[in-house]
Amino acid sequence: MTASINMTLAARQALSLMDLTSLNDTDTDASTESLCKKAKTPFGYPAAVCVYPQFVVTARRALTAHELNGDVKIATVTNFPHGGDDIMGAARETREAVASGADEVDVVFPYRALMAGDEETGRELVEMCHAACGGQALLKVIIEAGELKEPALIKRASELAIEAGADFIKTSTGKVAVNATLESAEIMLQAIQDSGKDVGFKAAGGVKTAEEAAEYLALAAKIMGDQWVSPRHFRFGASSLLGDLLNTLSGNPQTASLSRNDGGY
Ligand SMILES: O=C[C@H](O)COP(=O)(O)O
Repeated sequence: MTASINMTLAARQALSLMDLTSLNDTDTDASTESLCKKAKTPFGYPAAVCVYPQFVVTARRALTAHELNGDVKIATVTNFPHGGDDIMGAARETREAVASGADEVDVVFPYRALMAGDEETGRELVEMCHAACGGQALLKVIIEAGELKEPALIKRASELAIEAGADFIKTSTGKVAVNATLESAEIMLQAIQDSGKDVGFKAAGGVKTAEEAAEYLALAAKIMGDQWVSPRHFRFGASSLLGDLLNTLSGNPQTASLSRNDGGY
């Protein structure tokens, strides 16, 4: 009984911390409107929706139509998913995303450059994208931990992103073989703790169940404290988590474990 109550609490918290995401090549205005409609649930709403830059305006209109504008932020992605080393290209994309109304920009760190021993490209790219946000948007830096693989590289990418002005560090694009893991999350959360800076953490890619979400929440609370785990500091980037959270919250955890697609909501 206690476990099920805790899972309900975890599901409710995870919903409020979710960047409800759709980053598919097949996305359209209609699918973006449908995503924004799903953000209005009987149990509250996610922290943000996350869409490709060309759908930011559509998302703004749809969230307004559902009376969620302002409560649900709009996140988008740049330098995505490749994480190339074109500093000015990433900065330009970021500036355009903010100009189109994005509240938050998730930029991919040039992780291959770092793997090749180049720290400066990543540092400068993050600095330029931070400047491009102009104090109007939060910058989340995706370090692509599953490709970096080595704990030392995950730690170093986290440190560089934090030093260069990231508001959040984010595990993954969701587009590579290994995405969020508890192991990479622990390294990244510890880097935030060690930095002493007001930086958040986003677990993204492959988080599909309330049980998985609860494990990340427990880890973050263990390292950073319960109070820290709020939308300003913690997010889940997920395209397939909402259904399981809603099933858990509606008291059907047994169907929750069977639901791996949010299409019904
Ligand atoms: O940033 C969010 C990720 O792209 C979502 O990944 P996912 O589709 O595995 O949930």
